[in-house]
Amino acid sequence: MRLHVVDHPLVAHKLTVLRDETTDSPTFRLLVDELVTLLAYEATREIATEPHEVKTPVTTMTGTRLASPPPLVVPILRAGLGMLDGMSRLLPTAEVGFLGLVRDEETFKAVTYANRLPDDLTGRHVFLIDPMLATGGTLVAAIDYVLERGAREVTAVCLLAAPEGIALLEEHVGDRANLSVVVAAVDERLNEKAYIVPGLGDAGDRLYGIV
Ligand SMILES: O=P(O)(O)OC[C@H]1O[C@H](OP(=O)(O)OP(=O)(O)O)[C@H](O)[C@@H]1O
Ligand SMILES: O=c1cc[nH]c(=O)[nH]1
Ligand SMILES: [Mg+2]
Repeated sequence: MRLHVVDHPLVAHKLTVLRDETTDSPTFRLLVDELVTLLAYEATREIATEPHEVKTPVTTMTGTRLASPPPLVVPILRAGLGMLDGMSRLLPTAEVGFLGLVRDEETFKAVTYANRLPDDLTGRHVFLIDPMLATGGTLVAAIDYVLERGAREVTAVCLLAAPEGIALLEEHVGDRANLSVVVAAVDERLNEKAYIVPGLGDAGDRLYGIV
């Protein structure tokens, strides 16, 4: 597993505003959208390409285009939905699958309530997007769904991660996939409610309100 922490002043600035408890929901959504675009730039660095002949107004040349099949972007509902527009802006030809997972706040186990993925993901690069990697239970479940369908190239794009979640991913996935995790920051730890500390609170609630 490769972990990439995006070290950039714009990322650090936007993340700090995101963490601020006084940041309102419209601003929070805008910042998530901006941050995912910056992270997506790094997250797509290893994406497969192929040579492509192009005729410019002057001559022809061999350029580069994204290889097929197109990548699959999978937002993990709810909070991951806040990252979809930013990711799709950078990868407009990507297809989109959906996974609905919610963490039981007593047991911290991820429960699946929606699953809409292509049956066959062989040869597809899958980008899982979710702002928070806390215990790692949600991402582990999402990774298992895409590995079961044949995906081997998996990139998780998260805003914040806890060391506990990163360790679980490493242990659980091992060499079953070529997994990259791209994050804006790795925070200190989890608290007794498995929230990331210092974190930013509940990303889904801050994006979409408390349910
Ligand atoms: O790493 P974990 O300990 O599994 O926790 C992380 C998960 O928790 C949050 O979702 P939540 O369950 O709150 O659902 P929501 O997006 O609907 O708010 C977050 O968006 C991740 O999906
Ligand atoms: O800190 C956390 C942990 C899990 N889910 C969140 O939204 N925030
Ligand atoms: Mg939530």
